[in-house]
Amino acid sequence: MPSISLVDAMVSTSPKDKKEKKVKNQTLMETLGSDPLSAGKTKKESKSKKESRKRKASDVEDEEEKSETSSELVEPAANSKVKNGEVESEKKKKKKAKVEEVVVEEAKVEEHPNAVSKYRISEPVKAKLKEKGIEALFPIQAMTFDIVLDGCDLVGRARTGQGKTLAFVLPIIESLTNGPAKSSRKTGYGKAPSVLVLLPTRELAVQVHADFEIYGGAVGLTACSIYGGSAFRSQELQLRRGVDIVIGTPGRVKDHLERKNLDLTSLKFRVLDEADEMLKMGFVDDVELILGQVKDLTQVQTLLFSATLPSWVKEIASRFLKPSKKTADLVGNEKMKASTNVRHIVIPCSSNARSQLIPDIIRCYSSAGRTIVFTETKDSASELSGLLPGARALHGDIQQAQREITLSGFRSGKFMTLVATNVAARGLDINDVQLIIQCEPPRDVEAYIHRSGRTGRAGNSGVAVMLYDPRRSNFSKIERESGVKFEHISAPQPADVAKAAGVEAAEIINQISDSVIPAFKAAAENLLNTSGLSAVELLSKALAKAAGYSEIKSRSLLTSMENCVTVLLEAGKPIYTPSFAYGVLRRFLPEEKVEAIKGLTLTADGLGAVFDVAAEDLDLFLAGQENAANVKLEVVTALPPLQEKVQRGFGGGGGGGRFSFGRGGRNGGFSDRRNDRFSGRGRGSKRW
Ligand SMILES: Nc1ncnc2c1ncn2[C@@H]1O[C@H](COP(=O)(O)OP(=O)(O)OP(=O)(O)O)[C@@H](O)[C@H]1O
Repeated sequence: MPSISLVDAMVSTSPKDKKEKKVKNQTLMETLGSDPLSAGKTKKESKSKKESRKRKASDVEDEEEKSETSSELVEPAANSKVKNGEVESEKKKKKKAKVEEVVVEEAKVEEHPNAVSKYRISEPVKAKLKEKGIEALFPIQAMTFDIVLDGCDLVGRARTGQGKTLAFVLPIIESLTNGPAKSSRKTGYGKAPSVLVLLPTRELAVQVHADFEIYGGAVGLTACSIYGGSAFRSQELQLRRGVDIVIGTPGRVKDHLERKNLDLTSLKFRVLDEADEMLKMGFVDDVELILGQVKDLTQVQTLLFSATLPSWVKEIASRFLKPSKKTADLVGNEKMKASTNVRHIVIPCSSNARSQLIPDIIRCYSSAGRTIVFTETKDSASELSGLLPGARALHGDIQQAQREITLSGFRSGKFMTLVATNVAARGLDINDVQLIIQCEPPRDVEAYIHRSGRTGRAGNSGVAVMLYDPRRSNFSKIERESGVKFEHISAPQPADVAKAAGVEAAEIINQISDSVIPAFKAAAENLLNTSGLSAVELLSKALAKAAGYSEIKSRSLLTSMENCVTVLLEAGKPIYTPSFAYGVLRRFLPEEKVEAIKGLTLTADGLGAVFDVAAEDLDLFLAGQENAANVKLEVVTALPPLQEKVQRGFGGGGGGGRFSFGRGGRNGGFSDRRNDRFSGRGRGSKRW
């Protein structure tokens, strides 16, 4: 169960406040079940429900009494009931069972503890929520709704996909239309906005804008989004006409401020969504400049939300939020910071093998849903999207209009694999993303948490696969800091993937109309008579063809390269360095074969080394050991624990440790061309 803190972060509170807070915390603790997305109810509510259930039960009892009495009157034979104790107790049992039945029924129809109806949400918004299938608030929403509606500043944190957007959208809308902000909200043509939402990416701006349109639009509020890469003029016109809510990326918001298109002096709410990302190096100044437009801080509420709130963000938050701010932290000190609805897997894979391996991972783990593949650089996103069948790329160098087309095509299912940089890591909520693949461990733990959080949203499950090159990358820091216990598995073997594909192909063939048989029968008979294969063997070939296979390759466990086999070398004594292992191999193998081995990595026990050999050279290697004393070579069926690359700087890859084999381009693909500071992440990093 998540720990829940709801604290006044900066000031000591009055005993009354503390008491209220304690009651509220206790209530929330009580009401959150083991499923974090189950919701809570207030004690008062639960008490009144219990009472009403009791009342209903006693009503039933009364009814029973009445009917008994009348039956006694009508049927004298029933007198025996009064005299006969056995019959009497039987009757009581039945009555009790009936009462219990009613209570159970009542409990079934009882509203969800956090039912939307229990909150100060206006009817049109409730209707919209219902339309979207939202009957009850998620915990972060339930925790913070009253706090925000009652006027407090708030720091909100919940794991990815747990509904932080509506946690600010709903109370803001209610405050502006029925709550404290209503009286001071500007109206009429050219009105200055009452709400400013700042967020790190354009795609997120579009998404949050859509939520404000849906729910705010239901009560007459207007919203517009302003972000880089899209036309200035139409944004300017909207701002000049006047809107209630502005959602934007810091760069474009600042530009509109400088051009005097945007007047922030009447703000009632400032929201920093994905706050940590926004406040990362270089952003603080812009955000501060924007927030600094509000002179009277008592008039504005500031809300800060993210799934990850490193301690430095909390410190900075004290500059933007009032000292009386509250913190609703559904992650807190829980070890697991990433989504608990996601299966987190790591698979060894060299960068060369990615494009061969990823389609098989998709086949095995995507459950036929959508997949997002994350790369570290724009160049590798472009390159990989060209290599994966049916995939499209999304990154900061792609024209904004195309970015929007791509994302909407992915949302609507026109294509099922998106290859993206971190522009898609934060906040994006896309239906039915079943699988996330990270091509290598990201640089920081926050990136891992947000990327893997694009699946397993709103209580659904998902799979996040992270590829790593045992010689170059290290994910132990991510594991430690995210609290994720990775499942270590080997790459799916082509033969296993083919088996699954064969089953699918058989189903497809079964559905083909019998009308094709006459046309193909003669050719089939001819094949059967001349091929020397049985009918089953021939049919297997036909299924392979239907599934897109013309051969089954082997795949290395170490690098996931096709047509390679992973071999373990032992030399009868510890192997301290790769060069020692190479020396042992040179004793019995030709130089060019030793040169050709790939990915040599020492085992964690220090007694061996694993490496890949081309499938065609395997026999040569295995036979060669006969000529070398104490040397043992064997094909491994499971990868033994390996020595991790010694890290110099987190996730940096290459160049560093004892076992490094050169950089090989892990970070070599930086594409530094920037056209818009905020198309992705801004000045701090220019990679996506
Ligand atoms: N109360 C609710 N009941 C059902 N679904 C909900 C509820 N609240 C939000 N959702 C849905 O849950 C999904 C995730 O919500 P949202 O995008 O706000 O998550 P988040 O916490 O902001 O995630 P991230 O940290 O990744 O940005 C959305 O599809 C949203 O419509």
